[in-house]
Amino acid sequence: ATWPNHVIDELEHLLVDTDGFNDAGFQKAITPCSNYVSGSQLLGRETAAQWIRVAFHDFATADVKAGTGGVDASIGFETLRPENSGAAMNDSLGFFAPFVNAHASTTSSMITVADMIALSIIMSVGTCSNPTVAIPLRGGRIDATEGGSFGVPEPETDIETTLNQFSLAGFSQSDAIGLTICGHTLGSVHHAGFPQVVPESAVTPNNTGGGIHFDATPDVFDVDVLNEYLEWKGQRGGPLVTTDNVTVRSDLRLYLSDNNATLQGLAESSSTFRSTCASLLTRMINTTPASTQLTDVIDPIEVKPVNVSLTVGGSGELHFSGYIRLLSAAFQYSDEVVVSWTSRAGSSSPGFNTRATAVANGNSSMFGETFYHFFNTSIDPSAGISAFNVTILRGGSAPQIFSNGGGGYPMEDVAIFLPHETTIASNGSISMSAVVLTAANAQNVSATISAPSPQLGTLSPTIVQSVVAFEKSGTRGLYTTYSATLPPVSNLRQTTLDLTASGDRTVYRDEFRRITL
Ligand code: HEM
Repeated sequence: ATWPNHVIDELEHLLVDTDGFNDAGFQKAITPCSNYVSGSQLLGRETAAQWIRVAFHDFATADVKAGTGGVDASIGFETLRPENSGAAMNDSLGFFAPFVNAHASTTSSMITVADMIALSIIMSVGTCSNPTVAIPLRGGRIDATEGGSFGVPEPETDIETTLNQFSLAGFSQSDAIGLTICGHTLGSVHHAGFPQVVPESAVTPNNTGGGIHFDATPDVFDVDVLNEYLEWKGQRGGPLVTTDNVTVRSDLRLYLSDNNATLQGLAESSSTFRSTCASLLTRMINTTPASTQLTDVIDPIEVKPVNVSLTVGGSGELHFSGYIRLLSAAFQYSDEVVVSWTSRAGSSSPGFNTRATAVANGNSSMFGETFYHFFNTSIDPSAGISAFNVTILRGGSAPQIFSNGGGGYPMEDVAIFLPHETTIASNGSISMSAVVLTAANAQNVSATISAPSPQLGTLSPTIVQSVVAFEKSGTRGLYTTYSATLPPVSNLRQTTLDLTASGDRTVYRDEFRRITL
């Protein structure tokens, strides 16, 4: 994908930037894997395991022939159903909610909760396997606006009904067995939520939710659950195998439904277990309603512009600044980075370049280190900028030039939103500023605001869009300034704006800008 691709850039940020500078903050919830982010550590709950269970429950009611259900965040509307009992659903959706935003002027192109459900499983499985189980991330899932079908298998469900439900979702008997044991390598069954499976005696002062693990390593995504079951040692597969209440031995019924043949095959080696789990879980998160168009696989971006933007100062001076993020898989901290650009009219000059200096390190739990190179330079406003390239220099090697697939990384220098000038009044109302090149003769300057907003029946926000007109407020050198005010929003950090200025012949757009820094 060429830059900017807002869905991909945002999802990649959540996936890759997990510690240190520019940490997206998503993965911290499962660091370490035993962490519980939604309450007391004494409850015996584990966020990484909850995320996997949520994805399963969202997926489980898919009907692939009918093209309905699958990973579409309908689970948010279904949390009161007995089949979705337990804390995992609302804990997870409550954690995901502040990350939701829109990237463009259509709600189908937003970073959806359904994409986050997929992302969360990739992070859990990757991080808790240290990272030996890699599931590819694709975006583009669309959030449902209401609950879907019933039918998530429960501990009481008979084996025919369970296998039939998996089959509707496109999973054969051995797929169903494999997927379940892959899921049940993390976490626990809790007395709170499943008293019919786990007796009250499991509740202790350090385990107040009364969780009993599926295996001896509930915070490691590994083959232990399978070995303990087949060798009948340790947790012997966990409470859904061993509970005294025969009716709710759903894992045992499932595993025995082909006389353990699937599990014996999976136990061949830990790498067979890992690769089978990766493939089954990939199929699970990519099971979506027929109308969904998933993006290509989102790989970590080796050279990525981060917060690259233009601003116009009080006297009309044009500043160009931002970071170039490099990944340690391909680069070193000591590599030098040069940003060079072409003017508004498309001409280049040896003078149109600046050094980006390494200023900070981040870390990715799965993809190594990230190196941030910062640049901040002035550009002659009459010449302007239309695109930039990035050159990486290392002593003894030929320079590597990154030009965004050939056309350069585009910059909009005619219509520019100025988020650092946004102010919030005490009543929450928002004042915003933008500039438009006076020579563009803009007739109409307006912005589409995309604000994550609460919706009835689920903890997941939806994107509500509104259009606000910008009014002329003065001049700064070659630019005309514009301002607009907006009523309070519920999530300032994730409210974004697409600025449009209609000139004589062209419409200029500054898209997917957060309204405040
Ligand atoms: C017949 C199918 C299944 C049944 C009846 C079933 C049932 C259950 C039950 C009753 C719990 C306990 C939840 C709690 O106490 O909070 C649980 C936990 C869990 N399940 Fe399943 N499950 C099934 C299949 C799956 C599948 C296919 C996956 C994922 C691929 C999965 C992932 C998990 C995880 C990760 C946990 C631990 C959650 C935690 O620790 O909070 N399950 N399951």
